[in-house]
Amino acid sequence: MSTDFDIRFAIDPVSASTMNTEELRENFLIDDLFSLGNVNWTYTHYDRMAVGSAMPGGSALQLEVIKPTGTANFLDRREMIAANIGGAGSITVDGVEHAVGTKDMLYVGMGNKDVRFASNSADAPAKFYLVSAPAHVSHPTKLIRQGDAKRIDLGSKEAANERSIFQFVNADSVKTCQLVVGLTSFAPGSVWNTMPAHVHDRRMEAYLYFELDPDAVVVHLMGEPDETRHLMVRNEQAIISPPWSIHSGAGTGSYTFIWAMAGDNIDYTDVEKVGMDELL
Ligand SMILES: O=C[C@H](O)[C@@H](O)CC(=O)C(=O)O
Ligand SMILES: [Zn+2]
Repeated sequence: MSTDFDIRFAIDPVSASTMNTEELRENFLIDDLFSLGNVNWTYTHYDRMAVGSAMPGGSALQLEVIKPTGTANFLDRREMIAANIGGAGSITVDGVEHAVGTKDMLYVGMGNKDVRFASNSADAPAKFYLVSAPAHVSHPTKLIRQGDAKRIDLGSKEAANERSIFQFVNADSVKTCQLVVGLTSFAPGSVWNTMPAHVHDRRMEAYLYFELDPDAVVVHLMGEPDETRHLMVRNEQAIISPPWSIHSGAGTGSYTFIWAMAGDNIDYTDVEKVGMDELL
């Protein structure tokens, strides 16, 4: 196995507004997230959130430390959520095995040293999407299923944004230091996420888009509300949304996405709404 990482610096809105397509993609898109037999990380300077993947085949993959954390073990000063978007698998945390089925998430608290990712079958590998943020307290490791999530139904068929937000991290499900994570799925025919849009300067956010057809794209919108740009995002690619940016998208077909935030508070409702007349 190998563990790879790259680093994304924090880009300010003025710099972002001068970028061409390639520069925007280099800074804000993760287009090579999952690879069989590897753990891949994108370590960002936005709230030190790291976004990554573990895709085990026939043998288990270990969570190895990466240089940017500056610690002996990856989770010495961090917490992590692993969301499985592939076949059934398991994650063993300091000797305790947790079955992690499709669309289950496992919260792993600070201080755990030995974390191993496995697929139940090499023919249908698990795909663990990883998000990790600095932590200051060790909360218990916990499995969270979609049925445990707090469900909020939003939008309308007419506006093509009828969708259900599943807050996997909520007051009843799991305690975290910084991470707030969930999944959003759509009613058939609805394609717009997070429109009307919002910003939350105190929390950065990452979106993983998945369950897209191979020829479908999500036209993801980013930027300050009055200076928007787009990223063409394909299946199983992620975007990094700086704290100053809107994060919204429309699919040319159906899709699902996982959103994850880290920052100064864990209050999902604490956002600044962007009026439709403010978007330029
Ligand atoms: O801050 C919260 C996040 O942007 C998402 O939860 C929004 C979302 O899933 C949606 O509206 O479709
Ligand atoms: Zn948001």
